[in-house]
Amino acid sequence: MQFTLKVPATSANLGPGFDSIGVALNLYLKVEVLEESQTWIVEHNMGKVYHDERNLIISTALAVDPTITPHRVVVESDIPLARGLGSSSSAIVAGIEIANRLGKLELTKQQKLEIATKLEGHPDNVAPAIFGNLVVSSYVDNIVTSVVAKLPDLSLVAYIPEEVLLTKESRKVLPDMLPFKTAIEGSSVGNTLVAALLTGNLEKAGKMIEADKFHETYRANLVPYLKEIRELAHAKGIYGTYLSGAGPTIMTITTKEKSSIVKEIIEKSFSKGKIISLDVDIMGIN
Ligand SMILES: Nc1ncnc2c1ncn2[C@@H]1O[C@H](COP(=O)(O)OP(=O)(O)OP(=O)(O)O)[C@@H](O)[C@H]1O
Ligand SMILES: N[C@@H](CCO)C(=O)O
Repeated sequence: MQFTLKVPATSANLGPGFDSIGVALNLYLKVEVLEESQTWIVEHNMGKVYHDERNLIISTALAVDPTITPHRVVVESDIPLARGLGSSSSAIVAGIEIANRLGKLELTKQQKLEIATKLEGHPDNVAPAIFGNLVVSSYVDNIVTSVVAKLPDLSLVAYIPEEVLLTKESRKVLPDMLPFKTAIEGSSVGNTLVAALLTGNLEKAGKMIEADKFHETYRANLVPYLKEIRELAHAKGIYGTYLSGAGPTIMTITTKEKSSIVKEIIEKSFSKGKIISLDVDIMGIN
């Protein structure tokens, strides 16, 4: 059996939605599963990533169904590795789909979400990679509950630094406990963000995106450009800049009209790294 898969990049957290909220983006991981072979062969030009069954896509597929036969697989990806744009989630979601098709498992989307969340540890990237659009999820006592929602017409401007930041490293700086009052404030900010996004109030959404209490403060030293880009945007009256996933990418959610201003101000101050305007992917894996 031969087939092709396309999985979108994702941006998690949107400020206060730590480990819960994510949005699918129009950068893609493309995987072609070709002829059967003696062993798994993964052809790609992504640098330091395995070419055999240790590749995250294949190890995920084998974890889901160890009986599937080896194939030659060609991978192409626009999603930069370890930059906070959901590269590992895209690989995990692709691996689950490979097992689903080769093993004829007939998994439902909810089952795929449950497997992906267990493997990734949180649903914020894997859920939009599966469903597309904005997805708000909870993962409590091993139960994943997700709601998919359409976003108003908007644009996302990403500043992608040259250096990598592994999620594992970026989570090490987070506290084990939060004071009750801070947790209540953090959750109220997250609730208000979701209501603002769902009612199309981008102005309030932008303010709530920047009011996170859960992770950005602790990660500030790892990503000094978050504060810098936020201040540059504020000087133009633009709110809505956050740390994408575990970083180091900095994302600004803004209107289509204002996205070129955001791009310009970042370009003027940062000569290294990439600055790109992105749209929301509405399909998820297909
Ligand atoms: N297409 C892929 N094929 C194989 N392995 C991959 C692929 N994409 C990512 N990985 C693995 O995942 C690692 C990056 O995962 P990590 O969770 O640190 O970052 P991320 O998923 O890009 O960022 P974030 O979770 O913050 O959005 C890479 O170093 C690589 O080992
Ligand atoms: N919510 C996760 C996303 C990256 O996997 C984090 O910020 O660590």
